[in-house]
Amino acid sequence: MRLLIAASGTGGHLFPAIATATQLSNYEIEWLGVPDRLETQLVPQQYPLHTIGVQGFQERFGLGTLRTFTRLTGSILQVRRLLKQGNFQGVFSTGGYIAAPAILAARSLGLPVILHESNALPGKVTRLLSGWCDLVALGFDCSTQYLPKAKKTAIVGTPVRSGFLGETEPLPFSIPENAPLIVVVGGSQGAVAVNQLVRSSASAWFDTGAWVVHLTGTNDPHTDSLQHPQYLAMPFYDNMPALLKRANLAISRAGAGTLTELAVTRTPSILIPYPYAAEDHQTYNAKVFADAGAGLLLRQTDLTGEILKSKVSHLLKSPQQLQDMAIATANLAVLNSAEQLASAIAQVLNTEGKKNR
Ligand SMILES: CC(=O)N[C@H]1[C@@H](OP(=O)(O)OP(=O)(O)OC[C@H]2O[C@@H](n3ccc(=O)[nH]c3=O)[C@H](O)[C@@H]2O)O[C@H](CO)[C@@H](O)[C@@H]1O
Repeated sequence: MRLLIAASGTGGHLFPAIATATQLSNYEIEWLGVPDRLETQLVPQQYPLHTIGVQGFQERFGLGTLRTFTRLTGSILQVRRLLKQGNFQGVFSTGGYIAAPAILAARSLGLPVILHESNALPGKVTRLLSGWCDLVALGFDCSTQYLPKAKKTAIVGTPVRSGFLGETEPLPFSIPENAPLIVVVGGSQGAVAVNQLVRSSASAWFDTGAWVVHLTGTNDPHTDSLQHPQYLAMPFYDNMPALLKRANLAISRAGAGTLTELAVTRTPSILIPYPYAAEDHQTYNAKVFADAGAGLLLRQTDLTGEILKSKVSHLLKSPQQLQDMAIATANLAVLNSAEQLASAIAQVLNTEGKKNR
């Protein structure tokens, strides 16, 4: 059976899709993305990648919206052609802009569609098109309330890269075994505002013996401005499973991908949602963790270096609180998410395939 996976843009959309694809080894998988995003680096070694041009929906009607809809129509036609020529039997998507043409093209051909939504507040495309999908699989159970039109939902958690679930390669850093480690991560692209707050506060943490591994992203012009023997800064790091497992605390944005990984690695967190994320959706994600006692939610607009310094210093002095947060974090993990999602996809494809025969 041939399956088209439409997943594009950021790590938060791509890693869950790749983890799910790995569990679908009986299927011939091809990928749909756009020409200039992360999928061009992550996908082609494993799956044939087809690209189309597609943009986000504008908030207000105007010329931009008209252009977007013209493009969307063009993209739907392109995906229809691809689905027909490639003889695909269904579509799986992890949402975002690429999902719109993929869902609409598949439905116009009568093909089954499975959509996975990792965010607590489902994205616009998911909310708009959930009724067109055979199954909407969800990372968080609170998301069902936003999808009254969905035909069928299932709570499966969000799949993580396989490295998170087994043995990990050791870290190549010489951090003493007993030193508390703080990992700073701003999503797949880094977070300049969080970086500045961390750099202005970190000396107090070093004084307690803590180390900091700071994943800065590539857009920060001041990454060299802090130098300390207990401080390691790098734009991006691949071995996140080992790094998060070793971390005693993460200071992080609240993208669904990172949160899921923190749950799997049982890492307590301070969460600073990206304030400009679409519809402030990261705050909804962070609230799930904060309400469960897994993380502290700090809003960037109210946050100063002094506040961050004192919250982290307090946690470093409170091993019991960190331990309680780690347990609460672990309770949010769905360790077999990729298997659950893959089996739900296979079930839909089988059922719908039989109907179409
Ligand atoms: C700015 C924005 O709108 N981001 C959204 C984007 O996620 P975005 O990709 O920005 O952030 P996520 O936290 O979801 O995922 C980041 C991924 O990158 C990985 N990573 C990060 C840094 C690094 O050095 N190495 C590394 O491997 C993390 O381990 C994680 O797997 O899609 C997610 C899923 O829809 C949303 O929840 C996020 O809100």
